[in-house]
Amino acid sequence: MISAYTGTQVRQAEEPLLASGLGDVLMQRAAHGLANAVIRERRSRGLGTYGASVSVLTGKGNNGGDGLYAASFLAARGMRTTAVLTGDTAHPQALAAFERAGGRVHRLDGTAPAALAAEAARADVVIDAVLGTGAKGGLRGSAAVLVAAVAELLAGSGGQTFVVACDLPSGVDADTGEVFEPVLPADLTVTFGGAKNGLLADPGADYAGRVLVVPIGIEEHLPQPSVSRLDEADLARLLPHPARRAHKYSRGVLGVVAGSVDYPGAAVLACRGALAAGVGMVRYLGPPQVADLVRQACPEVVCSTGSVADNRVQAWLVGSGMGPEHHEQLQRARDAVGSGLPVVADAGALPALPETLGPHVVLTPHTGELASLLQRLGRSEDRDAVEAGTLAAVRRASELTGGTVLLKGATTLVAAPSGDVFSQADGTPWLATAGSGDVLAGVIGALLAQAGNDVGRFSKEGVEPDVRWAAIAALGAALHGKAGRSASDSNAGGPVTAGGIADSLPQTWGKVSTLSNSGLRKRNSHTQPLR
Ligand SMILES: NC(=O)C1=CN([C@@H]2O[C@H](COP(=O)(O)OP(=O)(O)OC[C@H]3O[C@@H](n4cnc5c(N)ncnc54)[C@H](OP(=O)(O)O)[C@@H]3O)[C@@H](O)[C@H]2O)[C@@H](O)CC1
Ligand SMILES: Nc1ncnc2c1ncn2[C@@H]1O[C@H](COP(=O)(O)OP(=O)(O)O)[C@@H](O)[C@H]1O
Ligand SMILES: [K+]
Repeated sequence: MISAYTGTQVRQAEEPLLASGLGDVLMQRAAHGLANAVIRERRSRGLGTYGASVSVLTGKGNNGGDGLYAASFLAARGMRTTAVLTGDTAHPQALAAFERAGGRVHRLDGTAPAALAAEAARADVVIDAVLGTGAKGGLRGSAAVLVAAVAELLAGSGGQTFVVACDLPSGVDADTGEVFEPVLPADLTVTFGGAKNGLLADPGADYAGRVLVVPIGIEEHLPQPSVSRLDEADLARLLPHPARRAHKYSRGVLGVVAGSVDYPGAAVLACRGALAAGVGMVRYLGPPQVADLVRQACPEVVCSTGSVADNRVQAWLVGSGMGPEHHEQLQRARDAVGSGLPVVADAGALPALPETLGPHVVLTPHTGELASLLQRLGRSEDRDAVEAGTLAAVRRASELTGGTVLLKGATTLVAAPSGDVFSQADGTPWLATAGSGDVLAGVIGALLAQAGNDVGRFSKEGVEPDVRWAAIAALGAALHGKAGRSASDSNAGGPVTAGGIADSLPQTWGKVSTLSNSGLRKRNSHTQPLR
């Protein structure tokens, strides 16, 4: 499990060590982690350090201090280092160390930003150490002009310069993932003590590149994380496996109310996703024409035209491929939600749900659908506002409905009404293809049917009973993302279809669940890439 925190949580965890006079030690540990990451990155590309150039853009706070110390370590490895001081002051000890190591200093207040930006953009490595967790809003004044100019030059340069963000890209809000332009997109973010929420939520995650967590000794003081990411070891432990004497009913039956005469394919894809995600049986309820198509595509599915009450299942999937005009299907969807069983509610079911739900109802909107949902609940957020602050929006929707809300996208966020959030980024942009969301709903439905009642499976991992629904949805998103990636890999990195994602699911499941659990730690996995 990868854990992320707000800036305040990390700063509070630092306090006891700062009070014992260890501030400089913490900073040097952070700086060593940053410098080592730069060296390792160059090595992995077959490049050395001696003679290579580093430009560090520094602010006047501790983030700038980290950057200056890191550059002084790199200077000791023979790198040519330049610092651009964007503030009127700089961390005094770190600046002194940097100058002692032979680093050159430019001050932004005395020089035109354009000239400094041009020099920085020619460096082999740029370290963004202007703002960290102490930032209030985005970059201002000449620092903003400098960073915008470097970003523009690098965007047009063909990617020769490697950009490393110190703790987080300057201008990304550590707590929310909101982005205050200009922000220099990083290839790698080296973050200290624990990941910051803003690195695991869009749009901040767009600017972070790969994320590496470096331990600095504050970890035991960190609270429960507010955002978590399931890694492969978690998937290996959490994915259910049939017991020796399992039968199809004990393994879980999923009822599917999806598709319509207008969108019959959604029913097929949802069923294919569910079947490929290990469910014992799928029962389909819908119009006869759609049921015929489902039978042809998936003879494993048991189809009926009856009511929700007539069908004994462990969980329901409702809404994919349905619109407001499909009254009979919508009534079934409402009945399924009214049954009290776990439900994944997708697409057309979202506008038809009661206002108050329980956490066992998992809503799966994309950003547009989440904006509509929030507006129906009396909020003013439009799609742009949701996209600008995905973490806040998904939490708000969960809090207002009482349901578990999964927001789809490049980063998929799942919020429980308690405020706990899972963030998964296992996929590839090729997943943005019609029908992909129907397969995801099928996967989540299958997992709800198999593991919804298995409270112990999740509590062993520290997941509270009411949060397990979010963990199940996050498992589904992770499996779906990895299956999409694997399908693309089988196509030499090329496109995937929704059906192709479903076809890759069993093998993806098999691969992750055979991972050895030995030596894997439950929380706070450190010094490891998040993606
Ligand atoms: N505590 C520790 O020992 C450790 C901390 N660590 C590191 O410290 C970082 C946090 O450091 P920090 O608290 O000094 O804040 P930081 O992010 O550098 O920025 C604040 C400075 O910038 C200024 N400023 C604010 N907003 C601004 C804006 N929009 N535009 C321009 N300026 C702005 C603000 O000045 P003000 O506006 O208040 O006058 C203030 O001077 C953290 O991310 C991690 O990297 C690690 O080394 C581990 C040990
Ligand atoms: N850029 C992206 N990178 C990774 N995954 C993505 C991206 N865009 C969309 N996805 C994933 O693809 C799926 C799309 O679902 P959805 O929008 O419901 O599509 P549809 O309605 O066409 O089935 C979701 O699982 C989402 O997380
Ligand atoms: K930074």
